[in-house]
Amino acid sequence: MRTTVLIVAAGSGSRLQAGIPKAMVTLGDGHTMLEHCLDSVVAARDAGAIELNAIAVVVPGDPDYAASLGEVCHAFAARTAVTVQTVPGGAERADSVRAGLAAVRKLAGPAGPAGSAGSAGGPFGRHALLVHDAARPFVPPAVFSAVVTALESGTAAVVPAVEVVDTIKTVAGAAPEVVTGTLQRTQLRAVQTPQGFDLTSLEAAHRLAEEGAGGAAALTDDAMAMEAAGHRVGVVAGDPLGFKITTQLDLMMANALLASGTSTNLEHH
Ligand SMILES: Nc1ccn([C@@H]2O[C@H](COP(=O)(O)OP(=O)(O)OP(=O)(O)O)[C@@H](O)[C@H]2O)c(=O)n1
Ligand SMILES: C[C@](O)(CO)[C@H](O)COP(=O)(O)O
Repeated sequence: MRTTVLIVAAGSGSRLQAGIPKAMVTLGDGHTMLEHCLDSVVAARDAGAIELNAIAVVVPGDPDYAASLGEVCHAFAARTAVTVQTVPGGAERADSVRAGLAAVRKLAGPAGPAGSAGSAGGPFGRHALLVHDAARPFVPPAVFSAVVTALESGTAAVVPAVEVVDTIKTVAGAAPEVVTGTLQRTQLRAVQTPQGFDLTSLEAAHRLAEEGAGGAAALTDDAMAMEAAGHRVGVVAGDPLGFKITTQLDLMMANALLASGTSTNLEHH
C-alpha cells in the first residue's frame, strides 16, 4: 500500500529545555533527532515494511530553525532519493499535523470519489498515511510493518501501543491533591507513533475536530480525531524503542542506547 509519512518536528521541546526546537537537538552520535527519525523511516522501507511514496516534514515557523531542519531534509533526500517536502507548523501538535496534511495530499495525489479506488488509491483504493513524531528516533521496522499491515486489512486508523508499567490513579484538588480512583491497568496502553490512517478519512476527521469545541491542544494524538469521528481505531504492538524523547532523562537513555549499539537504523548515517 503506497504510504506517505508525515513527520511532525515543529515543537519547541519545552520539557527538554534544550534552548532549541527538540528535533534539532543532536544525539550522542552527532546526528539530530530528525535525522534519526528520517533514517528510521528509510530503514523501514529498506526492510520491506513500507512502500514509501514520500515524506512531509513539519518544521518550526521560525525561519532560522526552518532553514536548519530544511538542510537536514535536503541532505537526507539527496542521500536516499526519497522525496521530502517541508512545511511550517503551528502552535499545537494538531495544528502542525493539519498544516502537514495539505502537503501530504499534494504528495499522495488527488482523492478519488468516495468509495472509488481513486488515482492515489493503490490496490486497496486508499492511500496510507503514517503520522510520526520526530521525537521518537528509534522506532524499529517491525512497528511500521505492523501498522501498515493493519491498514491493508481495511482498518482506517491504527496505533502502536505498549502496556503501562505503573499503577495509574486519577486525582483532584489543588496541592495537596487527593486520589479519586485507580484505573484498571489491564485496560490501559501507552500509545506511540507512527499512527496509521487512511488519508482521506484522517483529513475528514481533522476537519470535523477543527469545527468542534475542543481546540487543538485537547487533541494530543491523531487517533483522537478518528475516535471522535466514529472510526474504530485498531491497536498493534508498539516497541520500547519507540519511546518519545520528552525530558533530559529520555535524552540520556537515547544516548546510552546509541553508545551501546542497541538502537536501530544506524547503518544509514
Ligand atoms: N506545535 C507542535 C508541537 C509538537 N510538535 C511535534 O509533535 C511531536 C510530539 O510532541 P512533544 O513531544 O510534545 O514535543 P514538543 O511540543 O516539542 O515538547 P514540549 O511539549 O515539551 O514542548 C514532536 O515531534 C514535536 O516536534 C509539532 O510538530 N508542533
Ligand atoms: C502523539 C503522541 O506521541 C502519542 O503518544 C503524544 O500524544 C504526543 O503528546 P505530546 O502532548 O505532544 O507530548
